Amino acid sequence: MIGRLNHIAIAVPDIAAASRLYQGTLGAEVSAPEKLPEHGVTVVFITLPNTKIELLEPLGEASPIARFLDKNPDGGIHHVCYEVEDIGAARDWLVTSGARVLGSGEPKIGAHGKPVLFLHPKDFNGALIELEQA
Ligand SMILES: CC[C@H](C(=O)O)C(=O)SCCNC(=O)CCNC(=O)[C@H](O)C(C)(C)COP(=O)(O)OP(=O)(O)OC[C@H]1O[C@@H](n2cnc3c(N)ncnc32)[C@H](O)[C@@H]1OP(=O)(O)O
Ligand SMILES: [Co+2]
Repeated sequence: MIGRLNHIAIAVPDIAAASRLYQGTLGAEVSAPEKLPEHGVTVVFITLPNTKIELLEPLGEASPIARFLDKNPDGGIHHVCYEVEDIGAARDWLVTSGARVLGSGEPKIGAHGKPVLFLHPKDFNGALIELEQA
C-alpha cells in the first residue's frame, strides 16, 4: 500500500534560522515559508534529489506541534510522509486494521495541495505517519 517517501518533517522553533542553516551551511535548495493556518504550522520544503525535507514551525495557539516542541525545544524529527495511490482506500484498510486515523478521519488538503491523513504514532512504533495521495 505505501509507496514513495514523499518527505521527512522536522519541527523547529525558528523556521527562518533553520532555513538559513539548510541553505547556508548545508547548501540545500530551500523554499520560501508558507503559512498553513488550517494545519497550525508554517512550512518550508527542502528539495533533495530523492525526497524532500519539510521544516515545520508552530502557527497559532492550537498548533498540533506545540507540545512536541515543548518536549523537544531544539526541534526534532516529527513525521514521515508516505505516498499512497488511493488515500480513501488506505484509510478504510487502516481503520479495519485497528489503526487510529487522527482528526475526523477525513483527508485534508496538505502543503502540496493533495489530500493527507495522519496515523497515531503509538500505533506505528512511535513514529507519526502522514499519508499523501500520490
Ligand atoms: C498537512 C500539512 C503538512 C504537510 O506535510 O502537508 C504537515 O505535515 S502539517 C504537520 C502538523 N500536523 C500534524 O502533525 C497533525 C497530526 N498530529 C497530531 O494530531 C498530534 O501531533 C498528535 C496527536 C500526533 C500528538 O499531539 P500532542 O503531542 O499534542 O499529543 P500528546 O502529547 O498527547 O502525544 C501523544 C503521544 O504521542 C507522542 N507524540 C506526539 N507527537 C509525536 C511525534 N511527532 N512523533 C512521535 N510521537 C509523538 C507523545 O510523546 C505522546 O506519547 P506518550 O508516550 O503518551 O507521552
Ligand atoms: Co508533512
